[in-house]
Amino acid sequence: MPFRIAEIIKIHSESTIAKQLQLRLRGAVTPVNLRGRLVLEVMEVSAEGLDVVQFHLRNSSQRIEARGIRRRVEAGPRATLEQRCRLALKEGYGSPLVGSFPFGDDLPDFLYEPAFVQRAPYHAHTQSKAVAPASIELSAFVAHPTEADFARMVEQALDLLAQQPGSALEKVVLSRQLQLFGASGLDYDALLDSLSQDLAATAFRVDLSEQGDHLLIGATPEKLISRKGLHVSSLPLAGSIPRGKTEVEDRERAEQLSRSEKDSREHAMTREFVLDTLNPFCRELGTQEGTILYPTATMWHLGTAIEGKLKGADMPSAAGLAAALHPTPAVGGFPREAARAAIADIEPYDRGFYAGAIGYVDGSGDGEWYVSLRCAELTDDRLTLHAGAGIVAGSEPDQEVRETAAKFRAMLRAMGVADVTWAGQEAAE
Ligand SMILES: C=C(O[C@@H]1C=C(C(=O)O)C=C[C@H]1O)C(=O)O
Repeated sequence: MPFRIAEIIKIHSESTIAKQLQLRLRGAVTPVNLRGRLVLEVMEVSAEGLDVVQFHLRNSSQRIEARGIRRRVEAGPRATLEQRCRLALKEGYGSPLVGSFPFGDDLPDFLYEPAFVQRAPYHAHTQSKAVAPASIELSAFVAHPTEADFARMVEQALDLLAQQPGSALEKVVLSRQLQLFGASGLDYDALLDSLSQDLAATAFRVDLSEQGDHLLIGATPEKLISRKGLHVSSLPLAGSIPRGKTEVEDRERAEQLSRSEKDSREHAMTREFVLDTLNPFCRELGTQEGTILYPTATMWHLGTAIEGKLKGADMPSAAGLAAALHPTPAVGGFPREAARAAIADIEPYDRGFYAGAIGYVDGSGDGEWYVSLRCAELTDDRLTLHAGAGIVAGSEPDQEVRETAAKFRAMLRAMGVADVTWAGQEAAE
């Protein structure tokens, strides 16, 4: 069997070998239709390499899966993302590039051309019912920083905002973590299935190393940018409140959010920033519906659907636009540099890939990038869950503790840990 997995560009198939596979082989006639026995051999060969590195995006409209690495994109900082992607696409084999970039602009990203890419419409009802990947006690999680310390961090941010009225700093997003040790053996496929149940979010799993000891998994409600031809769209979210437990309470919460002057100010900074950043690239740009209430399974958000038409095909690709937008005030703050400096001063850790982005870009510049939120990063055997909240003048420390506690619940519920008693829960209710 002469075919090595590195030579397979695309396979359109579910795992059953009864189905005919369509393979495009480098240097061979394409596509090649293979009969049962040969297919079996290819599947056996492929099983090894294709299990190693995974990339999944799933939402109400589609499902993208990539496996194996055909070629890495040279890692680098955000400023060169577009250029490195263009080069990799030019020298590549025709597949889109997939991967993730971290929050910090100078930290290396992880992007590659996969060996195998499959895209299909996503039908949630065909998914098996969510299975909790393991039974984990909430007491196994270590809060870093503690809730009391996070409240103090918010006060520190409020002091900074007060010292610099109206100019240097108007908003800063602060985050905190829950860490779980001994997490390398969790069933991350089951966790992804479980996360995929929230159709208001895009569930993702992105492996960040070839050794299988580093991955990012979550379900984000926030689309940073998508590009298809000349059409671009973005769904910035900012301004949040936890969902209520009863229908009445839920509706009250939504109304409270839509009336909140503080949240609408917080949201406006993000919306205007996204419009201003996209404007130079677009000949048409706007928001059709204005600001809306956007519900996920655990949170209400203020959101604005932004749509635009690029000036031409030579405008930046989806990856270039993502790099230009990142970090929006939804995850950084405003103005950008002052917010970045405040985060570096106040947060006691580096955010890693949390609040960066995951996505893909293809040779025509089309692609989609989502903000890496409501997620966890596995590093060796430590799983770190992250949640953040925007702080503006008028924010209240206790409320920000509650908001971040509620944002953890997207991951905790999917892990089968929700609805247990824990220190943050009283505050979260
Ligand atoms: C920072 C997070 O979420 C972001 C912050 C929001 C806010 O402050 O209201 C809302 C949505 C997200 O843009 C997070 O989930 O960790």
